[in-house]
Amino acid sequence: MARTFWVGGNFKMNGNSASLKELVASFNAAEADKNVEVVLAAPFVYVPLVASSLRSDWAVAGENCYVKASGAFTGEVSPEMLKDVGAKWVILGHSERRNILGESDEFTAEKTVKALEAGLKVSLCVGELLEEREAGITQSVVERQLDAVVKAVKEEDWANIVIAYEPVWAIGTGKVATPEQAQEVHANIRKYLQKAVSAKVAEETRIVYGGSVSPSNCVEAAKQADVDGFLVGGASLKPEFVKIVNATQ
Ligand SMILES: O=C(CO)COP(=O)(O)O
Repeated sequence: MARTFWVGGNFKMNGNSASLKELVASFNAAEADKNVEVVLAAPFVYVPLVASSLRSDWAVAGENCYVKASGAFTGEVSPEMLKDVGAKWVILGHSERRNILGESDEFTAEKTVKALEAGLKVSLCVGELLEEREAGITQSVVERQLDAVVKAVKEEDWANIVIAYEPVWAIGTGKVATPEQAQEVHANIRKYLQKAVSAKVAEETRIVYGGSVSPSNCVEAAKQADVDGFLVGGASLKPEFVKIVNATQ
């Protein structure tokens, strides 16, 4: 089964009503490859704006969510609320949540379960720190992050999860992983899925790369056998993001 190429934009904590309206208008007017699944993640407060104005063939994501549907959890947003305002996806386990907000593998796995139960699809981020890569433990770090989710979800849930491999040293640094470095980790994640879940899940799960992806480096990376798309930060805030959507054309 060919895996549908998937490209996500992660606005992070950027933009305002005016700039995001302008950005969405540029995406709506662009010629984008119809064979690519495109998902834009916006800050919570802008999800309704993006969801109500974005072209209907692209979807919207939240950048995080909590593990309860409602209740006394000041400042949190539930997967049900995201769905209510038009999100179809949520990014979970982003390295900025893990490393700045201190979110654990288990908490990320619990969020994944709750988001899937609420009917959201999940872009699950994994990736190693620079010192972990230098210590040669990239694979064990990524497997530890994935293990928590493998234990928590059912085999059929993987149809609604895209794994984003985002080496932390490549995020926002301009230091993109080489296509070979990305391919090596992606292939190892696929082997891990085969062992830990099933051959079907290993074959069908999209594994996308994130970390300083740009219009100029995406074409080579997209040619790698196990690179099924991208999760794009900074470059998703510009109209040229469409060039990354069209990387396989
Ligand atoms: O963290 C990322 C996407 O989630 C990557 O960010 P950059 O593309 O800005 O490096």
